[in-house]
Amino acid sequence: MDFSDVNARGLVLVGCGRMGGALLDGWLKNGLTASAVQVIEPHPRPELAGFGVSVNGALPADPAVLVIAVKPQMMAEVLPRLSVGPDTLVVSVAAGVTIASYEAAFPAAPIVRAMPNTPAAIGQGITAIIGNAKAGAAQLDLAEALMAAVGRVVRLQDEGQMDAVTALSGSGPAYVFHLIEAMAAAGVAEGLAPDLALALARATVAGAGALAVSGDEDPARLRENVTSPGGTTAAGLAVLMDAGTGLPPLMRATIAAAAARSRELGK
Ligand SMILES: NC(=O)C1=CN([C@@H]2O[C@H](COP(=O)(O)OP(=O)(O)OC[C@H]3O[C@@H](n4cnc5c(N)ncnc54)[C@H](OP(=O)(O)O)[C@@H]3O)[C@@H](O)[C@H]2O)C=CC1
Ligand SMILES: O=C(O)[C@@H]1CCC=N1
Repeated sequence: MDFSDVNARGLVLVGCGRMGGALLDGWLKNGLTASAVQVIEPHPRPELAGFGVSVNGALPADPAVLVIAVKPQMMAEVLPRLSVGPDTLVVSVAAGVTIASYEAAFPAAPIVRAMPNTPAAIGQGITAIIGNAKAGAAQLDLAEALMAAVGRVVRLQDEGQMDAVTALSGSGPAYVFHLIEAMAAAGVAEGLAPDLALALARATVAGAGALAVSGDEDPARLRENVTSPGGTTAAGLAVLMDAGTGLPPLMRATIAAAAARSRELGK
């Protein structure tokens, strides 16, 4: 991606925690010039100095992009303190907070809501984006390019889908990490040493994830490839796939709860 306009006019990043930091790292590895970046962050982590960006300094009058990566609960306090230029694209990664909230703060601005996830920290994230009416093709392309620096990007047509996206792929890495924890704990319960159980669980999830994205094979087919008739996997899956007590109803409830929370955060 050609970031020359952003490098010339500047990018302001508000909030440089886990997600803001991952984004910044990805941008700097993909052509954004450190001197073009101004970070606003009350407690900058020491490693931020190593990035070579400006922290809590004077803001450019008309930055190309203002990226908001603070907690949704901070938004009411943070938004009134921010300003944009006549040609600034606003991008927010906050869960729940609606485009209408940003439009109230920046009435003339093109605005893009984005929902990344933490594999962005290693360039393996997936981000969904959607813009307001003022975000035209050029602004959506710029937002997509910024998020593509940390992984794949999909575009939504309906902001209402953002709650489900947040619940699935935004929060999703946590579910997978918990799966690793649960598999390891079960291995320990079956007699494995904790280190060995964790190594086996970690590598199994990583390998299965890599296989799942290595081709077009349906995940159901990949599952069947593991499942010998009358074998061990079939015995395990009978528990895991139980329609009443297994993973499907549990995952349904998990994602419904996360989506409901996303909707709440938007109020
Ligand atoms: N973590 C995730 O998996 C994902 C998070 N998001 C969204 O990203 C956003 C950030 O989340 P995350 O990175 O996890 O949270 P973090 O708490 O790690 O980062 C938020 C950062 O914002 C800083 N901050 C607080 N107040 C201000 C302020 N007034 N001005 C500027 N910066 C401020 C915080 O500083 P301090 O800690 O000192 O208060 C912190 O460094 C959230 O809106 C979240 O919904 C989206 C997708 C995935
Ligand atoms: O837990 C949260 O609210 C944020 C949004 C998606 C992932 N983390």
